Amino acid sequence: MTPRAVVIGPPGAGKTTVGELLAEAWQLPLRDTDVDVERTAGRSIADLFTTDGEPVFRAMEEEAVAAAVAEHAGVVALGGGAVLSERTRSVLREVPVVFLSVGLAEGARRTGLSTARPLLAGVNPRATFKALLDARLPLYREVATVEVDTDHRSPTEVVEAVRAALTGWGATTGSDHD
Ligand SMILES: Nc1ncnc2c1ncn2[C@@H]1O[C@H](COP(=O)(O)OP(=O)(O)OP(=O)(O)O)[C@@H](O)[C@H]1O
Ligand SMILES: O=C(O)C1=C[C@@H](O)[C@@H](O)[C@H](O)C1
Ligand SMILES: [Mg+2]
Repeated sequence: MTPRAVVIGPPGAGKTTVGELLAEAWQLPLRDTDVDVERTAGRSIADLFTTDGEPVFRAMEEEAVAAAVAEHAGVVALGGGAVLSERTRSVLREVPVVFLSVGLAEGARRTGLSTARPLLAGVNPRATFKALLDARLPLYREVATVEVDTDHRSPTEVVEAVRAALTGWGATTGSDHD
């Protein structure tokens, strides 16, 4: 059992939102590894960061991604920083990976209203977001099968663009049946 698609990208790219819509369109279940980690820990991610620190969260995330990619036949949405793990990037080489990109202004806008993202909770979330994009862009691209820009698209339009992009990819691999 391998996922039909694994969705990656920075915070606010819409991994959860688009992952849900994509799963609905394909009539498949969605698995979100942020939710898996919270369930395993019995605590929120924000709590994990504060109490145990980021390395503990990253180790749990690595396990959650490996399990989801091995077990889940639907859509898998990853946490924004999952690609920081080399093991995770290696696991992702075996499956169709959708990189949802978002620019600095729109990403900051979409994440700005939430306090649930511990990495962006500091004094200058916009600068943090820029540093995060700069550091991670090569990693997202390293594992992406397709890249879809979400900046000027509604979630529904993003889903359409993802399906179109994966159909082109599936034509040579046979993995997209629609
Ligand atoms: N294409 C879009 N256009 C406008 N708003 C969007 C779009 N995609 C997502 N959003 C909004 O941006 C916010 C963040 O979306 P979402 O939680 O799906 O992002 P995420 O990539 O899963 O983030 P995280 O890495 O923190 O889990 C939500 O309020 C969502 O409604
Ligand atoms: O970008 C990140 O590093 C994170 C994104 C979220 O999805 C969560 O996985 C967590 O808040 C860390
Ligand atoms: Mg999410």
